Amino acid sequence: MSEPVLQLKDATIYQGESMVLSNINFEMQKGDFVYLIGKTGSGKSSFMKTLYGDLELTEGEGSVVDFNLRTMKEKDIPFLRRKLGVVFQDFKLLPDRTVNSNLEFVLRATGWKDKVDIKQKIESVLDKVDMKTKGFKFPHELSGGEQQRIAIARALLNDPELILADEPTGNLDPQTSIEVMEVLQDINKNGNTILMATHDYALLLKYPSKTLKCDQNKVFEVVQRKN
Ligand SMILES: Nc1ncnc2c1ncn2[C@@H]1O[C@H](COP(=O)(O)OP(=O)(O)OP(=O)(O)O)[C@@H](O)[C@H]1O
Repeated sequence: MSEPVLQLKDATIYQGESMVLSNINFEMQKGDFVYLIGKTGSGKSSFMKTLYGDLELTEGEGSVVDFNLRTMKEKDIPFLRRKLGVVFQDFKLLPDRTVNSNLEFVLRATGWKDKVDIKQKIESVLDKVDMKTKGFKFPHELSGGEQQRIAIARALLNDPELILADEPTGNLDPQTSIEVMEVLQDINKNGNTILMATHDYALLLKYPSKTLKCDQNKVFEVVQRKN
């Protein structure tokens, strides 16, 4: 049976007064891997921001996990974010503490208290991104690809129902992009639902999946041609 984790119905997204994307109709089911593509400025980040509550949805209908984007209040946003894993282009790790402390910080901020549970959870997410031996390192001691794998581990901490990755390979060279993509593919195979905004057409060709395109204020599904 299909389980929608994300639904948009005639949703229109604005940045201030200007309309960025209009009448979006889109649904994602549990377990999907969907790309969001489009030129610079076409609205990919605005789309993502709407989904994680950084940009208010003021027109149309939208729900993400169990949250109604139209009726959700400011105070609900932290609870929405707990059900999401968000990954950014620039990793956003805290530079003043180790990988383990970065992960512990998020767990404590989201209500985890038991030391043993915290340690086990950290080990389990680091294992998923193949970084089990790097917990004691500081972010600056890691390569870009390793930092992004830690950011993905961080996104997995609260068993998210949906992972939103906004240009996760945007700062990485092609080979490292593939390594990070392999991690995202693995966690998708293990049941995680992922929406990934990207510019990187080489990744789309190597790992074909359902693809949405933002263009001229619209969002539509593109069908990949098989040669
Ligand atoms: N904070 C903001 N305030 C006003 N306008 C904004 C803001 N952020 C983005 N915009 C505008 O909204 C439009 C869509 O931008 P957005 O960042 O969503 O595009 P994008 O496809 O993610 O681009 P990129 O690939 O460069 O990140 C652009 O015209 C941009 O100038």
